[in-house]
Amino acid sequence: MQPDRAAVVETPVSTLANVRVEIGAGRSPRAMFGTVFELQEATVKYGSFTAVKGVNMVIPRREITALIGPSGCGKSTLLRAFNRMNDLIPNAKVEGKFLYNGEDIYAPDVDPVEVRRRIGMVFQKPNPFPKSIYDNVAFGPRLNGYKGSMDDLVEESLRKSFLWDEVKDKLKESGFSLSGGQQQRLCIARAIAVDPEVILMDEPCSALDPIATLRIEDLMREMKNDYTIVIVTHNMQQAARVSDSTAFLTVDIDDDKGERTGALVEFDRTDMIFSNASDPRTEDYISGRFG
Ligand SMILES: Nc1ncnc2c1ncn2[C@@H]1O[C@H](COP(=O)(O)OP(=O)(O)OP(=O)(O)O)[C@@H](O)[C@H]1O
Repeated sequence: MQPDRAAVVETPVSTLANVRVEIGAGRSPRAMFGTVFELQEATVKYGSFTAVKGVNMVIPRREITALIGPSGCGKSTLLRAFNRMNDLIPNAKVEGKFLYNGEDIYAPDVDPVEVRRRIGMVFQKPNPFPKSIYDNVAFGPRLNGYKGSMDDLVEESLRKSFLWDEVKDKLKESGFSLSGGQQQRLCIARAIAVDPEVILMDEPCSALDPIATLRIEDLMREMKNDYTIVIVTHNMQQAARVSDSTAFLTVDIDDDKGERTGALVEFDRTDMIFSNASDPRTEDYISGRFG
């Protein structure tokens, strides 16, 4: 079985040793959990094009943080930089700092594979492997040499992703035999199975119907007991419903240079963003006046 994540903070990513620090008792949960990520002047370029520039923000631990903003402002680009997915794009370059538990994930001694195990990702379109439901979940742990009971781990991961009751009698069937919403929950189970600390979600509900969307949102609320979630969403109601903090990004347009660069406008608790935004651009966007 997996360790009790409620008692775990600070997991340096430059070592596989999994140093775990017990949290002292008696403090309030939010104060205890602190910050999992800190971005300092985070900038991502594709070749000479700066997609998003100078982002400073923190990601609170075991909360849901939403990234919102108009098309092209760099939400997905920024999200992918949180677990070095942009490394896989040949001309992508990251500047500034992405500090994960205080450690720069772009430092030379950091293994990007380990970064992606600690910081998992769920994509817009459900993308199960062409394998059985069981093997979709077992794939990552097998790859990592998981030594415990695989049956227990698969069941636990499927339970945590609210899918177990629907699939427990057909674990050998293909992941593709499931509905879109079930496939997305299978992808979440697959992400959970390798024991990550953070789960990045890039518009995880945009391919789903409203009922399947609400199930994923319920799941996300439950998941934040164990995980930190960062979600990109175009759906303002979804950001307001599920997230604790919201970052609003926009596109700064320089007509003289012909450049369009994504930038963070405002980062705050979600209720403040939606009821009392401090920047008029945020209010215009969430009230539908632009974007
Ligand atoms: N692989 C890439 N190579 C070059 N430019 C890219 C690449 N991926 C994204 N871009 C550009 O970077 C900018 C930000 O794109 P990104 O997809 O991050 O924005 P977004 O806010 O997530 O948009 P959307 O809401 O439409 O998904 C856009 O101008 C986009 O064209």
